[in-house]
Amino acid sequence: MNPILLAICLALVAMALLVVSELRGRRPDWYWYVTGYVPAVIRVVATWRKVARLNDLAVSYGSNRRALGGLAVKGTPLRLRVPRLKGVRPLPNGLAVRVRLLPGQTPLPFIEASEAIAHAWRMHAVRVISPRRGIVLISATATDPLKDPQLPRGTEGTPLLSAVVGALETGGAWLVDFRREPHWLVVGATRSGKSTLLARLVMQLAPQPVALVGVDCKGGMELGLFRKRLSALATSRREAVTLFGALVVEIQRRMAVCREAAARSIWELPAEERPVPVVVLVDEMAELYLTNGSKDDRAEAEQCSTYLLRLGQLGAALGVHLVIAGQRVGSDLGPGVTALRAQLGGRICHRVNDPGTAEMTLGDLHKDAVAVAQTINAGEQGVAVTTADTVGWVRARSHFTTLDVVARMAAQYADRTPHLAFLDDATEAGDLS
Ligand SMILES: Nc1ncnc2c1ncn2[C@@H]1O[C@H](COP(=O)(O)OP(=O)(O)OP(=O)(O)O)[C@@H](O)[C@H]1O
Repeated sequence: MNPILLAICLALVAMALLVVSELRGRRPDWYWYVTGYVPAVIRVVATWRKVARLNDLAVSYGSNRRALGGLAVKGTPLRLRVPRLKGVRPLPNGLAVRVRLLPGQTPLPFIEASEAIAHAWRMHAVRVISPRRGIVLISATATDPLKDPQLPRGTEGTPLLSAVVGALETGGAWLVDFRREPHWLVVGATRSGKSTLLARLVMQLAPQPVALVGVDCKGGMELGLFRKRLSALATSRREAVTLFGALVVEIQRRMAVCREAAARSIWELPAEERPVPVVVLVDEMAELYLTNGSKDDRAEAEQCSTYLLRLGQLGAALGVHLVIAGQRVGSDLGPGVTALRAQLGGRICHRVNDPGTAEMTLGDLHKDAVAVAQTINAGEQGVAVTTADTVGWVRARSHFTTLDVVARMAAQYADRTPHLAFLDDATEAGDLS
């Protein structure tokens, strides 16, 4: 071979390798499209018939009974029909395949076969959903995107009352959007990543025209770090009762304003008349419910529970939003907890210590997500199962931001902290920090 041609070929190969290794580090999605996607599609198409047959995803419309020498014999039908793949499309870290179900089939066997499909296609995980009747969508991810999640591009400048808190397993941004889902329940064992998530929420909401209010009955040790950007902070249940009570009165005032203006929510009011949205962050809900058994203590907990429930029921349209975090959630905390949970449509379940908490957090909405939440291990801090609008639920990981950084950011936006006049009386009377 001509030595010049050889040198050019070698240089081209070296350049290609360099580009690929750069892509791997900087644009993992492109790296996947260039190196992994095509072989994966070939594997999917080549193995589909076998996978379908072995996992009872194929059907036969012939009888499985035959007459052999005058005897009726029952066996496995030979002519199996395999449901058709309706096209494969790339995802940033995997692929998605639509399958048209055959008459008589349901999505359940496909969901149960997820693990087998993941092995056959050599994928990290497979998720099966049914976006519409007669169709299942199989989404496969090639590697665990939550090992080292990168914040997706183009997530700067999120809309009002929404916060990018991390990355989804599907490669998209993990968005907590209070306009779409007004109230959230955040659960996780100790050191599972709850405070980091709350901090991330504060960080994202700090620049927005939103009042942040903290309830941290652990003496304000966690939320106190962001005090400069909080419009109020309650550090005991007594203070929380005062705060919630004032918010309930404010909600009633807002209701009257909306009624007067024939508006069904504050968002239908003219911008200049619209009251500021309030996001109430509660760290450790159990502190609000547990009592020492004394009459006064029980009455205080009941009052607190009633106010919270009212905020949950009425706050959504009136711009009062709840984020309730806790290590565990169960009906043993008090009868108000289950009723409150029904109001908290957004759910985030980190690693939990008891199956009951995972069930309580996700089970009423998505039974299949409970088992997934229980597989999160102690090394996966920040990983959670969260509710998501189009796919029901999804695994996600919060973006790790140190508390120092968030505290600095809270101080930087201190001048944007709205003054909540309806809390003045309580603050002046010393009932609120
Ligand atoms: N998204 C994340 N990515 C990587 N590491 C994380 C993430 N979130 C949390 N961690 C790690 O886990 C540690 C504990 O997190 P965090 O304090 O948020 O947990 P927690 O659930 O609030 O615990 P506690 O209930 O004890 O306050 C953090 O110091 C950090 O090292």
